[in-house]
Amino acid sequence: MAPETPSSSGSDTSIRPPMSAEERLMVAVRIRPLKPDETTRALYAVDKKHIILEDTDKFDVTRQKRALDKRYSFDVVFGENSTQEEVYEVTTSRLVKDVLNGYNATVFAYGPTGAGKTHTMVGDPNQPGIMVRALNDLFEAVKDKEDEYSVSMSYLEIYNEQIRDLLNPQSGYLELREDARGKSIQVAGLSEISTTSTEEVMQLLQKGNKARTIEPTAMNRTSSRSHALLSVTVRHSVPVDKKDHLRMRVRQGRLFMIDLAGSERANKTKNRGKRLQEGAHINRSLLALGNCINALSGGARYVNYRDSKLTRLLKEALSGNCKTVMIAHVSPSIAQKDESRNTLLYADRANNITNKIERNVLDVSYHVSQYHTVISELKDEITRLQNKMKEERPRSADINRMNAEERCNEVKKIREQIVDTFKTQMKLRRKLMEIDSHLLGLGMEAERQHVIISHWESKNNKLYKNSVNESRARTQQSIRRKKLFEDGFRSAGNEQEDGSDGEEDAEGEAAVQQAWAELADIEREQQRWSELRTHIEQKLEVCRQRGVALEDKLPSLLSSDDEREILALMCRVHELEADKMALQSERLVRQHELRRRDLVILRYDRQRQLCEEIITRQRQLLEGGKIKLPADLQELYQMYQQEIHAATYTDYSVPSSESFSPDKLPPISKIYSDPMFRRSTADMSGSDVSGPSPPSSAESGEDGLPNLSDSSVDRVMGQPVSRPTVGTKLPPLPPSPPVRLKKDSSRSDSHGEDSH
Ligand SMILES: Nc1ncnc2c1ncn2[C@@H]1O[C@H](COP(=O)(O)OP(=O)(O)OP(=O)(O)O)[C@@H](O)[C@H]1O
Repeated sequence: MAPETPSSSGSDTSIRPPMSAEERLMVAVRIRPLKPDETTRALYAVDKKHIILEDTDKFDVTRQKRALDKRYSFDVVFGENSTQEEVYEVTTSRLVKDVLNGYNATVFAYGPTGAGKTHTMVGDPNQPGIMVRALNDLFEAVKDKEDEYSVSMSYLEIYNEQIRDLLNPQSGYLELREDARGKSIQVAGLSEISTTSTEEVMQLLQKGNKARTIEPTAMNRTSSRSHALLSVTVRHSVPVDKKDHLRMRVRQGRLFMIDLAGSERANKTKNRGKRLQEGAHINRSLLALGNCINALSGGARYVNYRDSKLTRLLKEALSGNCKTVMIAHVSPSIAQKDESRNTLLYADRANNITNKIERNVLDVSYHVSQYHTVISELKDEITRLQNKMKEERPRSADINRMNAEERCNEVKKIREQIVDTFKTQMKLRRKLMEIDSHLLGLGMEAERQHVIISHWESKNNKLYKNSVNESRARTQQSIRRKKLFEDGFRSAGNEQEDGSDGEEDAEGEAAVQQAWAELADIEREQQRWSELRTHIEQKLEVCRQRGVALEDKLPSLLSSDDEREILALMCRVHELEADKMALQSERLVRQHELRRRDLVILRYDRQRQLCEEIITRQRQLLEGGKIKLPADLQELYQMYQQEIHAATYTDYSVPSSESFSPDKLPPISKIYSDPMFRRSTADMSGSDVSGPSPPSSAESGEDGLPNLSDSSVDRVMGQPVSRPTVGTKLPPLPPSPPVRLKKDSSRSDSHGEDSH
């Protein structure tokens, strides 16, 4: 995806030139109300930005109490009476708008156990939290724009360092995978559910929350024992320009909403056994997160995200292309003073973290065949409408009762309805084109993975078939067998002498395993997009039927002339759309042709360059006298020598010491750098030689050969022979010596003696 300018938080939909901007992580702190059993407070909000943590060591008379109170400032502080709505509006509602505009955003709740994280993120039916509100706003924004937007969501938890799919808890533990460049992290096999229905998404969220691991502890009756990550992805397709609806720009934004498990102290939670083990895992991953925050806030060049799955998943949110909001939670109670201090300390450090924000934009160009499909559909429609125009359909008696104005209004109304239906049809068609383009890309990606797998299998003497399941099972089987064999081999005391083969095998194995995993993901994506395609196709059909039903209503409302007028208008609209499509597809074909021509020229130049190199090297071998030449080749070589000598003979500026020896010809590049050649070439164009000149001998390599690393083919090759410029005049040829095919050993070929 290409980057674009970061937007303001508005609903900007214009397309701007690519650039990125730094944005500081926003830190908010929420103080939960005191519980009935908590009587003394140690922390309070001073105003909307400041918190004071009191020094409550009242028994230490030697210290000045007030002087040791600690004051913290943050982007925003929510006091104990803050409402769910207020927290959402200030922290997350702007992120929702950004996600709709193609940015990535994350909001995560951080803090000790019982401090109110789940209350903020999930809430309850009476006081819905951020997740519910954000989903609600997102779906409200895309309502009735299904042809422009597609939304999908996933929900997972990290429990004891294991990832579980909260939307499909039966699927077992899932693996985290990084792409080859370590840039994007994905959870293999995580269900990604596409929907545009708010009700459905709320049900999914409830289902996910129920599946979450929650247990009572001494600190919190409903303590979340896992980190929960809800992700919503929004794809928005916008035409590249208003007149060209067939090249779409797709903006993809992703919103992560994370309810972290709370840090805890074993002695306070009184956890034993399983709870204690959970606590250890929670603390370890939070410690890893704390380390990342420390490193990032200190501007460290290397940040270790690999210590926990949580930090690996949060990498993008903390340091990548993501607008991030951290909501730290604290209790005002004196009993939680230490936990509050630690939380405020981390929140304070996180305040220094900045991210580089870019809008994710993908250009989707359609293929010629896709245009043809739509054009042929439009043509079918035109034929259908034309046939309808010829039909004489019985009129209703009501028509005669209408006066001119009523009829005019009726015609206008129906015309608008039909045109609207047609516009929706066109949008759905474009959506189908986009889906097909995406499926095509996925197909190519799948092919790439098949190539990796087939390569591995052929290397391991397996016959590769495209039957995926069979082949996948076989790969797993052979890897297992190989492992067993190697283990047996090692235990028998036969350690491999040279580890390099083993390393190579392990790398190959990892690559093929990775390829299978990628393929599984791609297949799932293909499945998802194919389902979406079917859904859109069904919608298109419903829309078509709606159009036909409107047309069928015409005879009961309009006279034949009025009906014909509307049908004729529809024909015209279809024709115009078909013409537009035809023009666009032609433009696409022309673009393809130009690109292909450039490619052919490039290839031709490269071949010529290689030929030239081969000839030069062969000539060096001949001149070295190490190879015995067949007589006819020897003669050809001599003819060539004579040609070169004759061509250079007229240039008196070449000092005799530089004269070419009869047995040694200058490298081709030298010939072209020769002043005479250059002068002649200048003559050819009638002025200075424009464009790159061939390399001089100084530009040649040590071996006298042209430096082929030079990317300009013409520089290496001299002027192209087969692409003369229009109106080229050939340089005057010097008189050439008579061609003698038989070698005359008595003849001196030094060019000084060689007469014209
Ligand atoms: N701002 C608030 N207003 C009202 N009640 C709150 C608020 N914050 C928290 N609570 C209540 O405090 C209790 C603990 O809150 P919650 O479960 O959200 O804490 P938590 O930080 O998620 O804890 P854990 O990390 O153990 O899951 C709950 O009963 C919750 O309803």
